[in-house]
Amino acid sequence: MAAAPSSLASSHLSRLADLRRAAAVATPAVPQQLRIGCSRRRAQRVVAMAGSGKFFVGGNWKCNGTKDSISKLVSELNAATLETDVDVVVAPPFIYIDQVKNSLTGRIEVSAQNVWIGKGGAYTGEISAEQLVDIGVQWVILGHSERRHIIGEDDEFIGKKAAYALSQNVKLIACIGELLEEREAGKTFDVCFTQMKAFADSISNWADVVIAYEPVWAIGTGKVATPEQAQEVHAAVRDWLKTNVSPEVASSTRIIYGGSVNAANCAELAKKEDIDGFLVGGASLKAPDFATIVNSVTAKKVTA
Ligand SMILES: O=C(CO)COP(=O)(O)O
Repeated sequence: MAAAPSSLASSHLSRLADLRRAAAVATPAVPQQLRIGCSRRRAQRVVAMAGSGKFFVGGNWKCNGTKDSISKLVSELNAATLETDVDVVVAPPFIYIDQVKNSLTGRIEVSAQNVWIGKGGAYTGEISAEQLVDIGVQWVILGHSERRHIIGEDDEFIGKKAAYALSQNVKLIACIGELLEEREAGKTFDVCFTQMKAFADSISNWADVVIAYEPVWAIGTGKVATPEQAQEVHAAVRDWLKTNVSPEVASSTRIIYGGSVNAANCAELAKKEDIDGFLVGGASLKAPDFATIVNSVTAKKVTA
């Protein structure tokens, strides 16, 4: 496993605070233009979206909530009107997953926010993929920037987790994304492609994988990527999949965007060709806002 940095939480937390402060004042530069798709690829995408590539919206509740607040959130989600042609998933903290599983409508699937790298055993504080399956959890989020940059998880460790989770039939929300300083240094694609390679080396069944592009400078900062910035990276990641995995996987894999998505900005993002949904943090804790984000699929349909 990856060695965690010694001064772990405090140095990483202050580094994250610095990054978020920097993000609040800096306007991230758009990376060098990549040749973006041809009409043939566009045609493949429309076919793919009409088939297996359903719009996908995940709510990452992170380390938030109490028994009471989660009970209220679940009741409101159960009562919300959600477009039918969207896959909807929520990721509560581990300790509330059973509560959520027992009270949430079957319309919404449940994800964990982490999992151990292999079979369970003497691993204090960890949760295994087998245990997730045991309580009916269908998904896991891996590679999230908070785990990469605060906890210190690296690509190798994340790749092991991904391979084992998939081997146990737990589906994967695979997160990638660059820091502000990496974007400003023109390294956005390099960083995302390196993270993609670590995932791809661990994945044999792409049908069980959703890619989440979450630029770190946009997470929890209120500074959302512009639709053009997000589209540019999504298209580049899809091109990477085409070259490095297969054209079929490139056209059928959902690539969702995360980072300060809210009820007001989701529709413009959803209109972009290569944005197949969202991974939502803060706004997923408010059921009406989360429902609006789920229902932004209608903006996509108008565009198509
Ligand atoms: O990290 C995120 C989802 O995984 C995004 O968080 P925010 O929506 O709060 O920026």
